[in-house]
Amino acid sequence: MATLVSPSLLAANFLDLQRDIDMINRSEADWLHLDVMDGVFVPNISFGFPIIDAVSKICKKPLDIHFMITKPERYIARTARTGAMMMNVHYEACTHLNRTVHEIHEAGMKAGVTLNPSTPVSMLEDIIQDVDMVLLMSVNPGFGGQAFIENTINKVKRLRRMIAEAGSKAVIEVDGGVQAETAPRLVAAGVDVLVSGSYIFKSSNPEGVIKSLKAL
Ligand SMILES: O=C(CO)[C@H](O)[C@H](O)COP(=O)(O)O
Repeated sequence: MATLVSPSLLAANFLDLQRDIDMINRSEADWLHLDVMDGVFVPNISFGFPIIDAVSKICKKPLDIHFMITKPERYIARTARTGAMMMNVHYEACTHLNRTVHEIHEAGMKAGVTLNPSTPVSMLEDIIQDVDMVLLMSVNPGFGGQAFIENTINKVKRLRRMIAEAGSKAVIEVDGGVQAETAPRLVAAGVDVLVSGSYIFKSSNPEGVIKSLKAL
């Protein structure tokens, strides 16, 4: 499958979100990635439903929402009301992950499961058949602009093998430090969806950067 690109809104200009979302709408981006942080699961607070609702009204790309919060199952119904396409929850934040994945599906969304850098992909062996996406964090979640953790490349290869062996349809997304040097190596290792924040939004030509990632 062609590489999909999901720009991370965390690196956008929050004083002019309209301009940045207009850019996303014009661009070749496939999805828009939104990072919700609660200051408990991760040491930072980003934004919540008021911003997601506003963005969903003007964004023409499907919303790919990444919840870095404890007990994300509390917000499944509320997330579905935003019109989101994908709800990503952390493996580390869900006590009953199987139930949560099925509740996300019942609410009409695709279900993504996210792993922190230190969580092995083997933890997903018994849920991989049921998920639409695995999001591998290639930085410790909480902040944009961090350095890529090199071990992610091996994790992608291991996950690709696990998905093939299970006959799962899950796609692999990677988030954190995705830029010109790391993106081609991630795609070569088997990544389907690239999330990128700083590299896109801090560029003088963000649409060109998205186009270059799509071409990988
Ligand atoms: O989830 C995130 C942080 O928790 C961000 O989406 C991620 O870090 C992307 O930022 P950048 O591309 O600037 O590294």
